[in-house]
Amino acid sequence: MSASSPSRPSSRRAAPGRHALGFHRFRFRRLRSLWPGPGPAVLLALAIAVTTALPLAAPQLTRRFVDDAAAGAGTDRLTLIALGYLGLAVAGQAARILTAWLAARLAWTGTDRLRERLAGHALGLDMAFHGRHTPGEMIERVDGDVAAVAGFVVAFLLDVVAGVLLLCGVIAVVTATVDPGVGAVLLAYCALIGLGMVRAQRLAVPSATRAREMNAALSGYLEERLAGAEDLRANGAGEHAVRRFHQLSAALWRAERHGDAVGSSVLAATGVAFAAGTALMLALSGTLSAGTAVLLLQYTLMIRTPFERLVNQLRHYQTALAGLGRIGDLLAVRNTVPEPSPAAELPGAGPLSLELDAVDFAYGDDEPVLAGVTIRLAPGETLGLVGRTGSGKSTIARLVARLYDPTAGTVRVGGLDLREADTASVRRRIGMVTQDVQVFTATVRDNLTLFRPYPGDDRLLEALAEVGLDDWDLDAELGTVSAGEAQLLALARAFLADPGLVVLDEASSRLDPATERRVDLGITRLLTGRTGVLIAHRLASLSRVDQIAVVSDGKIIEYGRREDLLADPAGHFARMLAGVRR
Ligand SMILES: Nc1ncnc2c1ncn2[C@@H]1O[C@H](COP(=O)(O)OP(=O)(O)OP(=O)(O)O)[C@@H](O)[C@H]1O
Repeated sequence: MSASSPSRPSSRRAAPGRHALGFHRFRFRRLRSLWPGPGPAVLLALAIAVTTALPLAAPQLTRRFVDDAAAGAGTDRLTLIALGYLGLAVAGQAARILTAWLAARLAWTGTDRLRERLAGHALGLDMAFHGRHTPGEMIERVDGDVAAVAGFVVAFLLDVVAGVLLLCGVIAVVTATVDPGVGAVLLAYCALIGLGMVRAQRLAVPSATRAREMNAALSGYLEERLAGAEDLRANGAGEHAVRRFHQLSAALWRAERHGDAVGSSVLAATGVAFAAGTALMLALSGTLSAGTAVLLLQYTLMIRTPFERLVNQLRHYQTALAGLGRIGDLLAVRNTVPEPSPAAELPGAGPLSLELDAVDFAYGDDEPVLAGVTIRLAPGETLGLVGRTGSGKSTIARLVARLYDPTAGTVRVGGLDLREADTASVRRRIGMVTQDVQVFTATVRDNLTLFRPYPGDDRLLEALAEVGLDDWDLDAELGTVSAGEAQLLALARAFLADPGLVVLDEASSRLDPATERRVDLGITRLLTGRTGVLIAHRLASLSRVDQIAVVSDGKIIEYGRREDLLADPAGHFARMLAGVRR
């Protein structure tokens, strides 16, 4: 049995943004959605080859022009050469524009696929993961990093691939049409500059990674503080939140400044290296014809552009490489509640039995929060969970809904260990109503169906009627709702899903008496004919439950049928009631 095998969240190790990532940590296998397919790839390769080859021919025409002019050739011939040069330049630009368009198109369609996959993957990850990562951080990961990757793919194709091809072309042409010795010097010179650039790249990686991490941290911080703006302001913590924001912004600025300093130093060094290279070429061309000297000068200037572009883009490449690393890491995060194989379906209809058998649980590597929890509910029975705040009631509820797996022990629903149950059937058959109801800026219909298509309105209207919201119009936009209305909406969602087991965290906020009655009625109706676990914040709510478990410090300290617990005046529950009534 898996009851004794603790399932630690493996995502702890692979959590994105925790460490600097280098090229070597790429998980190319996971990035295969970027591959456009063989057809478009061949087309792009052709376009890049043409874009590279056209400018290579231009210096040959210049040499011919200079040497022919020196030998006294006629104006017609020289005009023809000049027109050829012009034609080449126009064709070269056109090819470059076409290649850029093609590369951008392929890069964006590829990264859109990656974005979709990443969003789907992140949405499918469990609560253990989402508890540790803020929504802002996830947005930065799914959108910011992927956009950086798209930019990188375009730049990589146009600057790196085309640049390297151009360099090879220049060296080959010089070797073949000028002098093999000069070609060899050019090759050594390029290799030296290339080596320097690889070293510079290593220098720039950590600072770019750090800047990107600081960016993600700042986004996460902002998102969370803005979401909690009301609480922060009401409690006078706004000033502190702004100070922390300043600290994070300052750290980001420092990281960016460091990256800029590295980038500009590399750029300056490259400038000096190229000036030396040009001088060297001019020195070598002393014994050659004037046309060949011009040709060599043009080729030397030509190789400067791809190198400079590479250096200029270095920081962007680093940003994208760091982003790619983090995307790979995110895709590598596995659910701590894995899909079983083979998976069994929970019973398709009717109320479901519930058993918790010696269940222990800890959040990640934290201290255990549940120990030896054992509960048995027959189909249709209701359990009330009571206990102090932080005692572990919500954690029990999360285990019942399989938002987490126990570290030891077993949770069985309808006689089936939840670790062996098909996730879709768990979501279908086990409903959860939390206090933290998410109300979307959308129509009542979308808020009810959670944006899923639903045939016909009858069931939707029925669900609203069950909770006394008959006066709500399905197509009306839902504005601000009260805590009570939000709770009613959550109950209506549960009615629509029609689960066999419901886990209900009763609203602890004060409701007006009329709304409280509607919520009470809704809860009673929802629990009728279903098995239920109710986290009761008001003892009055417990009048409707069959069993009661008193939770304290992660353990069940009293458990039994409600009437038995009431009959024992020395028991915890009876004393709790007496304490409230006194
Ligand atoms: N996502 C989480 N990650 C880490 N620890 C958590 C998490 N959620 C709850 N805990 C811890 O687990 C313990 C039990 O919390 P739980 O929310 O289950 O208590 P509770 O009885 O439901 O409290 P309340 O009535 O206030 O909701 C607490 O010590 C809490 O700090």
